[in-house]
Amino acid sequence: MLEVQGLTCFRQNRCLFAELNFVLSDHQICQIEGPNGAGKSTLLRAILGLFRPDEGKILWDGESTTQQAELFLQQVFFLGHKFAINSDLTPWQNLEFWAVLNPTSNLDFTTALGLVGLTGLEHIPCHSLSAGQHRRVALARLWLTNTKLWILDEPFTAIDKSGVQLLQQRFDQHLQNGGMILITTHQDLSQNFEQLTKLTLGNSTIGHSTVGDAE
Ligand SMILES: Nc1ncnc2c1ncn2[C@@H]1O[C@H](COP(=O)(O)OP(=O)(O)OP(=O)(O)O)[C@@H](O)[C@H]1O
Repeated sequence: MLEVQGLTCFRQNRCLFAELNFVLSDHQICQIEGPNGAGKSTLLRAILGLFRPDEGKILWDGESTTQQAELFLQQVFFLGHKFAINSDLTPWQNLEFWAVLNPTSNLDFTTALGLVGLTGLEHIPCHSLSAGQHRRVALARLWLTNTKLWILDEPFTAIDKSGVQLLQQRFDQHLQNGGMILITTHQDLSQNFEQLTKLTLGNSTIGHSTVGDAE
């Protein structure tokens, strides 16, 4: 279980959010919403330990994530705005490289790349792919990872309608298997995920953004 307790973050002397509380449990998906600049990516980065919050605690299974950073991060899959694809490498080589850094029991790159519609493009350099195909290489990792918590920052960017549908099916599968997802997106997910909670950042919520039952 992920618990965020009393989290406050300032950037450039502006309070992005204050005393934020929420809990994410097995089988749950939480969508972080808010206008551009509201602090959505900052929140995700704070949870990952990439940005130091001004106040508050982040707990994983009851213990501080900073005190068990290695263990925590082994259970997290993160996809950010910069999705770490080397354009000079092929889709296949990118997955190979990722799998070295992110040990996984599933090395079936053929299936993963096939599922994201890249069959036949596995062995050409990524700089020859379209923006959406490029992004799909990064998303293929979702079919390889066996981590519990997925933290996804705008995963649908540049993805067409059928790709969005495919991703949502993959999310559903992950949730059914007991996984958790923390996601920023401007897409409406409420139709597709009954276990969805929403956390809205922005001026109206500063000081009292609370989802779930952090104790
Ligand atoms: N590297 C940085 N250095 C300084 N300030 C930053 C940095 N990154 C973001 N900020 C500031 O923090 C605020 C929140 O940015 P953040 O990226 O978290 O917003 P966001 O809600 O994810 O926005 P978007 O929807 O545009 O992706 C912004 O107003 C921005 O000015």
